[in-house]
Amino acid sequence: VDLAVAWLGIQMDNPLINASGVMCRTVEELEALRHSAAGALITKSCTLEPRKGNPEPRYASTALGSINSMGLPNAGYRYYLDYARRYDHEHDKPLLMSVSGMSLEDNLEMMAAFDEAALPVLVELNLSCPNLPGKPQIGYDFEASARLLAEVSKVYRRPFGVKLPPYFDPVHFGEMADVLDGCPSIGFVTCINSIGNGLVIDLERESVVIRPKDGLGGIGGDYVLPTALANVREFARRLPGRHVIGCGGIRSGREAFMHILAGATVVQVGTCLYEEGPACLTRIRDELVCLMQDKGYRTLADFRGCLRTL
Ligand SMILES: O=C(O)c1[nH]c(=O)[nH]c(=O)c1Cl
Repeated sequence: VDLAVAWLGIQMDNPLINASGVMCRTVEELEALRHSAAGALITKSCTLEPRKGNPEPRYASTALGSINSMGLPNAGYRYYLDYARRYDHEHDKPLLMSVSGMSLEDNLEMMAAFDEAALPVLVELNLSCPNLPGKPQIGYDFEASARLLAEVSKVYRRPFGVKLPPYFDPVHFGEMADVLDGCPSIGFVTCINSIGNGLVIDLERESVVIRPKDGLGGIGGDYVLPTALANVREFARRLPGRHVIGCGGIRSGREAFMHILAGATVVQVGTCLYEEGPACLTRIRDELVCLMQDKGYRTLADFRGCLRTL
């Protein structure tokens, strides 16, 4: 069975990547991923300056997934750019870089620096980054998204991708697809980021489980799989020339298979990787191989995007 994938000028021998934010904030974590079964690795979303992030507890796991309001803790873009400069791009697995500026200016300054560095990395611009106070996150503000992508395309002259929040309405799938369609630099979209502002309650303590935002946080894990699959299928349909990276609810070969069946080129693993550690990437890869063999598929292309409707 062939799990190999070639896209946007990179080769992967396994379609599994960590989700940005999980196990990728420090060089030590990135090196552990580089030595794992991951076919590629992506850095924690970076900002112009280092950030400590929100007060803890800011992550909690539940029986069905996770909730987090990390608050963009990261070492600042120069740290990740430095890691990328020292990285052996020619011989090692592909390196992706996530960027999540706190303002349009910060995003443009970072993207210009990445352009200047001219490294063979793929940039994933995180549209779940904060917007102006009183405005929704960028990904839910279609004009702001269009403006940001137009400005970024001027300073970053190579293909890049965007990390999208989940959408829940066909009109919104269409509006965001139109924004992305109007930006030729977009080579891939990653669907989805966590489902924003959920609330997990600890019944014994009659309390929330994370400190920031009075307990509100992004939801990941089993909870989000149907929403993630819908976003993958809807954007893959609407953006035929671009790649979709599937993210959300992958904890075994089964959900990885579903994401690819829905149209994903490759997939990212978040909550499961946070909870189980990098060995889950070996397990999920092997489970995916077995599932493909059982179904008689030799390559990912044999079934990618072939989800049947009734
Ligand atoms: O709180 C975070 O750092 C965070 N948490 C998420 O679940 N998604 C994101 O894009 C980010 Cl930037």
